[in-house]
Amino acid sequence: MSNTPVIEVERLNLTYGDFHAVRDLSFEVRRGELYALLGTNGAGKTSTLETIEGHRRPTSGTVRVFGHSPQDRRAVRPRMGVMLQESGFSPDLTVRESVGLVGRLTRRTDDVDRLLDLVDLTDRAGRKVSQLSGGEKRRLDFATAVYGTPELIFLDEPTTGLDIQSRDAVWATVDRVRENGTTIVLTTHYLEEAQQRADRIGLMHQGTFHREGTVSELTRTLPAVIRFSLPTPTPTPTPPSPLPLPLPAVVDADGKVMVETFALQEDLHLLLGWAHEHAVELRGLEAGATRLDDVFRAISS
Ligand SMILES: Nc1ncnc2c1ncn2[C@@H]1O[C@H](COP(=O)(O)OP(=O)(O)OP(=O)(O)O)[C@@H](O)[C@H]1O
Repeated sequence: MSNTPVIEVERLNLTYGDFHAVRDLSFEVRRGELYALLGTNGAGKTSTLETIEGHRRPTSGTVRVFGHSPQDRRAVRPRMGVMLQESGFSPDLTVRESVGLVGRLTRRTDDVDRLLDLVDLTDRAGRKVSQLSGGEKRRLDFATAVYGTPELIFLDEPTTGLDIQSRDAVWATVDRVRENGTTIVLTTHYLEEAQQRADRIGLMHQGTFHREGTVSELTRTLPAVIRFSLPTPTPTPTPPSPLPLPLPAVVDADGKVMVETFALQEDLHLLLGWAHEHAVELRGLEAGATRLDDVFRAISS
């Protein structure tokens, strides 16, 4: 049934010896969603993904993929594509041979030339994997995940180590793949990528969700921020005392003044009026809604 979640995780626990890496984690991923699993280092993202992918058994709790246990490889594997953090390609195979091998391993069918074109590796088809650049290898990894247009694709840090052009190229391909209704589960440390593209985000910290929701749900609970620098007064025999700001503010480690507010427009108006009246330049003025980076900082502080 199309309303059945593609992934259902219920009270998942994972332990490594005495160490409790994932605690009572529950979430669902719906059909066609791009779900980003983000978190601090060691939060338990990879352990969770490995369990959903069927590489690890839960210590307790249940995981269902397309309504099946991920251990049921025949039912689940042909329907999912996985891009791991590190590829397992043989360095001596050519790019074309490597892509072809994926078809045999996943039992999906596709046109190798179509895929090479999709990931912009057509002119590298005859090269050995060992001769590819880092970005080209990552695109080859990506080709293996999208081979046969599976219904569910896991992208584990797909753009790590890529330059901006290659990152854009990967995301353009993800967008194209999503047009078919493919469900994507993403992990990344580039928060802005998740912020721009994820339908929903699970924010993990120490084995469990710190928060889960859409980007706006996650950022809504935190104040917006106004940042600027004040010009340093030129030294004079009796330095003028600094003008009091019209709003409560703190100075961050870089010397920038930071105002946190739940009334961004009004407070910005007040601040600009004050600056105009006192002829003060607000250098590098920035104002905006809280970013995911700020949500992350709030978790770890
Ligand atoms: N095989 C293992 N044996 C023991 N501890 C492990 C094992 N694998 C992971 N851990 C520990 O479990 C915790 C979660 O690890 P995991 O790799 O799932 O986190 P992560 O969120 O993917 O981290 P990162 O963002 O740093 O890649 C970490 O503290 C890690 O040291």
